[in-house]
Amino acid sequence: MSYDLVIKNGTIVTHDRIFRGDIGIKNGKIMEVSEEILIEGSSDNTIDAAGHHIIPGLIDTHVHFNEPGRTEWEGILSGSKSLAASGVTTFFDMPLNSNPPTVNKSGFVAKQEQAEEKSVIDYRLWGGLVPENVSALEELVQCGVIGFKAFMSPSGIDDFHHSDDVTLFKGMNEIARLNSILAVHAESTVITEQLANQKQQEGKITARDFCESRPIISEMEAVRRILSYAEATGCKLHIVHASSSKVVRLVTEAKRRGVDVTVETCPHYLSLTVDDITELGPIAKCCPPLRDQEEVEELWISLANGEIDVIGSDHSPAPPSMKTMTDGNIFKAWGGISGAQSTLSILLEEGYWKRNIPLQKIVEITSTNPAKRFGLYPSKGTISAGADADFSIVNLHENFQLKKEDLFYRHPHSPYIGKSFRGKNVMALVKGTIVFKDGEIIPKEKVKTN
Ligand SMILES: NC(=O)N[C@H]1NC(=O)NC1=O
Ligand SMILES: [Zn+2]
Ligand SMILES: [Zn+2]
Repeated sequence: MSYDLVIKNGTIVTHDRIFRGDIGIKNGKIMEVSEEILIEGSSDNTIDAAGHHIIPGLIDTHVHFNEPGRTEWEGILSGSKSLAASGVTTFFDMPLNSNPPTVNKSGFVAKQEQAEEKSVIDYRLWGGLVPENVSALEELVQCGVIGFKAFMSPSGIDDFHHSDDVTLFKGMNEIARLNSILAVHAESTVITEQLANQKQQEGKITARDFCESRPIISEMEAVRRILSYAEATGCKLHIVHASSSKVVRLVTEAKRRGVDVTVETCPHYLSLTVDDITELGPIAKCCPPLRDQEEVEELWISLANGEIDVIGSDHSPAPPSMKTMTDGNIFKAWGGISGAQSTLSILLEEGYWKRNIPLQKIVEITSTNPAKRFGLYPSKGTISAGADADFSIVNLHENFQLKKEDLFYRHPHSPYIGKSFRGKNVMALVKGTIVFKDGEIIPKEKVKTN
């Protein structure tokens, strides 16, 4: 059999296997994975991956690219380039921070047009659940949303309202009927608003004050409440950005009771602490906030135990003017970390190298589980015949220090600038096409393998 492309001599990693092999690709799909593929004639292009690991392209389930409407904050082109550069081959864009938000068909179509034109990788779109749109959920499912996203506390964006309990309950009944899934930002409005007001009235406006104003108990309260709605409605539930293993444990217990629920955490909760936001300021501000080192270590234990299903970057960028300190008050800065380009680096440096997290586990939480949870498996999330030819080719031994110039973001700020990492995505392929190689994005029209 003749292929469009053969990747030879690499170490292939899936969620359950690690082995040396060749991969034959035709029409964007994996046709064959075997010990050795003999090249017939000269028509086969080859990539020699000797010394490198080939993993299923990462699926970033949680990004805010802000286009259309707030493209000056990021954009689908710059955002998707940053993902390609780091081995992510599919992203799910959140329904908010873009304007119009993705809360009805016209909002969906407006974003899809931009994404079709501009994304350098594969993508899907989240729909939103807001108090105003329960009747539009069905048309969004028909549009092909990957699921719905709701906030239990204010989102920071005026055009995307958070859901009160009645909206959540009604919405979840509807989403269950539509056999879709609800992803939830779970923090308690009551607790976070009261504490934030109190802190600021008392003039307590440091990074630590901000973190203390959104305590773990506020996440736990919201998670318990939304789990009870999931139990009552039968709605599939996904908790995004759990900042603590205490939150993860609530999900584990619910799974044991038979609730159809999964949980995501983000690279920043696995690598940064309150000390980092104290030092870096608003660049490291996010909601829920960073926790202490003990929590970081506990979260790694939860991850190693298989209690964390998915890693999403929650890339939520904003212009530098919104990520600086105003009046010495960190409460006023934008909450959101630019991290889309660093997920794999953090998991390799902090997980694989420092904490012995197996590569298969990293593949599972960055690709296989997201694909399974959101209905893309086995087209995505694995390396086997029939799947999309989406890969990250990784050099585990390449050391680098992240520089501002390396970032593809519209606004190249990141809490990880200056940090050293071991392990790098050296090439990314989407449906058999190289999209990133040797530090550069390959423009669509110039794709060649050799
Ligand atoms: N609107 C928005 O992107 N909010 C995100 N930022 C953040 O730090 N947490 C979020 O939910
Ligand atoms: Zn959120
Ligand atoms: Zn988010």
